[in-house]
Amino acid sequence: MNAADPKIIVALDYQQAEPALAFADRVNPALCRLKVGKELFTAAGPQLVEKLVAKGFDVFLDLKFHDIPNTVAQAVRSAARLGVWMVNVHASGGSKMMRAARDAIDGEANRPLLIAVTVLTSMSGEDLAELGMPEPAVQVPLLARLALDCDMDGVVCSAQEASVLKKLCGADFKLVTPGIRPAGSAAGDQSRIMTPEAAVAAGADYLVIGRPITQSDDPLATLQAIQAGLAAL
Ligand SMILES: O=C(O)c1cc(=O)[nH]c(=O)n1[C@@H]1O[C@H](COP(=O)(O)O)[C@@H](O)[C@H]1O
Repeated sequence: MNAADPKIIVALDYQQAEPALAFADRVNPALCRLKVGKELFTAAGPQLVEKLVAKGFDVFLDLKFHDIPNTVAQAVRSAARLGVWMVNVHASGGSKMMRAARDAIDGEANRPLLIAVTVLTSMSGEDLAELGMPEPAVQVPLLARLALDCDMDGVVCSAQEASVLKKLCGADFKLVTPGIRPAGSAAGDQSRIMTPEAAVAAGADYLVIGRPITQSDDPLATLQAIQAGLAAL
């Protein structure tokens, strides 16, 4: 982990390596962390992750593993060996799956933060009802508690749930919050959203921000403006 400990994780949701590397060349590891998710990883693969790690960035490999325990365990071990700083699995994969993932990386030289996704920030209460599940205010704490019991290092949740989860799971349990929207920016497909300032005030440890930065006319200026807003808190 880098000493500056930046809170913002920029989601590099690009279709190829070039724009991701171009973005990385304009920022530095003290300014932000970087997330490689399914879109970029499927296009550019582990080599791109290794390049970002080699440039000194803390990389969140966001592949949201959700499979049988053995498969997820092997996948998170491979992620650890890529040198990433954070990796995630779906809490709804269950306790056996989360524990297998935990055991798989505990003996590794690089031990990334192991984070469980609770309920995707794109999902509303209505979306959960369609699946026969309770509203986010019930389902997110339930999955966060299960993740804590399985020795996860934290969860992905919306910032709307952050204050409740900090009380429920303790100060050391990391809350990683996507669905961050600076005032006035488009929600897009996100449902449970919050501004960067409100998210930090609610107890979010890390803010995952994609399109508001990567699709702005000047991504670096937008990132710096968000940082300045947080510094003023
Ligand atoms: O695990 C994630 O990072 C994640 C979980 C979640 O519940 N919601 C969510 O949006 N994400 C990711 O966070 C990023 C959000 O991007 P923007 O909506 O463009 O800011 C995307 O890369 C998503 O894949």
